[in-house]
Amino acid sequence: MGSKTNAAFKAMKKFGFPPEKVKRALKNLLKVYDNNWVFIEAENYSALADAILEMEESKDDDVGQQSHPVLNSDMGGFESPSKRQKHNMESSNQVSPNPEPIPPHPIARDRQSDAIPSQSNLGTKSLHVACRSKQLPSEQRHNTSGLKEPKTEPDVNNSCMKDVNESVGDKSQKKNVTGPRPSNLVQPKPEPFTDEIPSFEVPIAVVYPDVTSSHQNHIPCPSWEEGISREEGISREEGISREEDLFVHGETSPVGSRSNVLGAHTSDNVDAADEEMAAVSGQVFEEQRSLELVPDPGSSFTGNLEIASSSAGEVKLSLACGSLLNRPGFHVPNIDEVLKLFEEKCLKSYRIVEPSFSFKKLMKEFCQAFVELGTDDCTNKLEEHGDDDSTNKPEEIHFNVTTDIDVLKCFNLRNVLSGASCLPENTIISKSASNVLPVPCSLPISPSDLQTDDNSGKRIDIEWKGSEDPKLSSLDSDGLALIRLDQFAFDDTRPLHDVNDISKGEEKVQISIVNEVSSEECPPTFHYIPRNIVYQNAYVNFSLARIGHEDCCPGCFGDCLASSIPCACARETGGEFAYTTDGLVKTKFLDVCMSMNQNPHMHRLFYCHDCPLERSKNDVEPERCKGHLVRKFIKECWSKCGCSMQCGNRVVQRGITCNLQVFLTSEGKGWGLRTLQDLPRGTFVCEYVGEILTNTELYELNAGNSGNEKHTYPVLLDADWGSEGVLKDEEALCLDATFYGNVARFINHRCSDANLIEIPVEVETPDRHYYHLAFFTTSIVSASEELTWDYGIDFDDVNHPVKAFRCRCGSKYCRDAKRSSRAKRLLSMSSVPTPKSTALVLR
Ligand SMILES: C[S@@+](CC[C@H](N)C(=O)[O-])C[C@H]1O[C@@H](n2cnc3c(N)ncnc32)[C@H](O)[C@@H]1O
Repeated sequence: MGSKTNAAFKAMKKFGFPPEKVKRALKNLLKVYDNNWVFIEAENYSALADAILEMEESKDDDVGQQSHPVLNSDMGGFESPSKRQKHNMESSNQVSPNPEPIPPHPIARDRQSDAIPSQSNLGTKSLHVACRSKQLPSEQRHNTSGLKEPKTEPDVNNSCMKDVNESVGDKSQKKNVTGPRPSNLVQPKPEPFTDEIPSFEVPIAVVYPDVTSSHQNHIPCPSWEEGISREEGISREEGISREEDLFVHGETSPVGSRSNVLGAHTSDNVDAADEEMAAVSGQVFEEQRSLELVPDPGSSFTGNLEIASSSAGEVKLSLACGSLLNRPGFHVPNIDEVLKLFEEKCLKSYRIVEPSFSFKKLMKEFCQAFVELGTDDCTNKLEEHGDDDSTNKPEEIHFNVTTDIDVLKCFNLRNVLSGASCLPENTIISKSASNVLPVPCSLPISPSDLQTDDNSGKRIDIEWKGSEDPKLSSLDSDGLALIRLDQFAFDDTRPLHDVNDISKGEEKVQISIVNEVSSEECPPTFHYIPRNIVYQNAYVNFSLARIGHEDCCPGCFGDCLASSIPCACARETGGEFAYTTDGLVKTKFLDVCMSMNQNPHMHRLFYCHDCPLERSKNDVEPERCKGHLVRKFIKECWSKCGCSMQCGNRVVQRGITCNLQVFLTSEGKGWGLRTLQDLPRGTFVCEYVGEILTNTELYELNAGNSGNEKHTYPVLLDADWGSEGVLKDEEALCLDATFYGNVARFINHRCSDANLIEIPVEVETPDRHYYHLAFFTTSIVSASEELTWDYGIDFDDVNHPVKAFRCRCGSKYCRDAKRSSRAKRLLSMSSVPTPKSTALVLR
């Protein structure tokens, strides 16, 4: 490999130019300059940079539509392409909260300053995101932070006042919500290209493993979900966003282009350089894609799990025990047993259908299982061997999970690349997270497949070959498992977020989503569901037989509110319906509900003898019940009633009718929900919809998620716990919208003076351990105002198992802002109950 070529690639890499482009430009320049490197190297390779930029500008550029990063004016360096979107957005005609100047072109700036930015400022690790536009970054002003219209949508103009629904031809059955739009709403502009879809072109939150396109096309938004940007370590989101990094495929793969590496056309210098460049570009590519989890510096034992793939269809998983082998009492365990233990652990820990599956996390679990079984001390085994007891907890072994392709190079890569391997045409290996899931669990690995590299004495290579499994075929290359593409079912359950309608047509109105603040934030992945769904064990019985005559109005007709005598369904609310004929919650009713929230201690509290909440936390020695507010319910007419669906006593069950929008807040609260129309006091906005979990399930799931997963706020359904005696576990329920939920999962917290209040609503069953939780406005809310509710968090409750977030609600009554360190100390000692706490803080 020529050092000049290498240096040129390195120099360009600093600017974030993709190796393929560097290669092409370099090839051209070598031709133009007759292989005279002096011109190419001059001014820090500015000729080369120019050539790449020219290629980008050229209409004939068929290298791919990959853009280069732009200068970060704040940092004096380069920022990732996703950040560029911010500039694009901010430079659009839309109002931007924090307008920033459009940065100069990187090369132009370099020329002015005559200096290449320092390495530390360069976004060399930034992901290269394909961009449809071939404009220079500073000219790309129409994108809106990765939020895209589906390609199938008809033309939408860029007017911020344009109604969301107008752009959606196939949703004409939806209510045409035409409430006023705030002037700073960004309506994402449709893009001209349709075929080659860069990551920002697909609807947001879509990362399909595109096995037919080049790798640039499936790099998603780097900060896929809040967990990545806000939390350290492996987050559940990482499995979605970063697993793509494991995918190395196609012509653009560093080692993937056979003609590049092993092409016979080496007759001239350029082609010789070509080969070198391919190798170099491979290195550059690897470095950009390598994912390394930095081992805990405090850990004395480390190991490595290396995962890599080549476009020729190989994946290598190599588990190196490292210093682990020096650990007293450690031996290499039987791999069959490791797999069994690992599978058991997976079954316990993972909810297979959830969209947040992380392959890397799974691999870490595998490593952990390996260590557990390889450790002689039986107190170091997994859960059933005393995991709960902290004194018996196994020592954490930190495995470095990396996608360094060196591991592949060590094993017959040359053979593979030379075509010596018998790879089937349509063989792929590396896939996105959920697709990878079954592989390590089902591969038949026998102890004989376990080889130790005697040179190092520490590396263990797990070979998967000669499989009987029809999904697998053997390869004339060590240590690789092959899965034929046509035999591997892709998991299409990954959620899509349509910017025009995050509900995907599930609601009567469309709910758009916009990001006017930062292109780095992608909305969380979750499945939109318009109605609550039982997760597993919750006991929810909707049976007509359960509804007695006193709980319905079979004799009614039409609109119950029109009748002079309120029907049986009004009995719950004192013989008076809770709704006005305009469909608003009556003032009196609302006032009482608000008073309960604001002064819970002035209202009736129920203290369980055997609190299911405390029981789920600690079954052996549950703490005393902290008290549950006995709340007022609204009871709506339902199927056993004689009235029509238009009955005034059926508000919540008719679903969302307001014009809502999900948006990225500028105060650092993440995504939020706002109204696009003025709302009178008492308006039903939406229900809190999620999975119905038992509290035990919730705590178990949380205990098993290693603390990195970020739950939205699960809501306890305890409004009527007092009336049912001792609740069984399956009757003590909560709603969790983390993985499955509706738009309410975006409603942020506001202390005390929130403009929404949650009210329990009985619809399908008189069993009050399950009910609907509906949000109504507590005051007049103007169009474009954020909708908030008081989660009931006690920010002083330092004993709470989960730490509350730092509140940025901005309310003058903010409990978090008000607390003094003195009060904190006092309250932590007295553990004051917080009966209003319907939301369980589970961060
Ligand atoms: C139910 S979610 C609300 C939607 C969330 N903002 C998002 O982006 O998905 C609750 C989370 O939002 C954030 N959040 C909500 N209210 C907040 C507030 N007042 N201040 C700061 N963060 C808040 C916290 O991270 C909290 O864990």
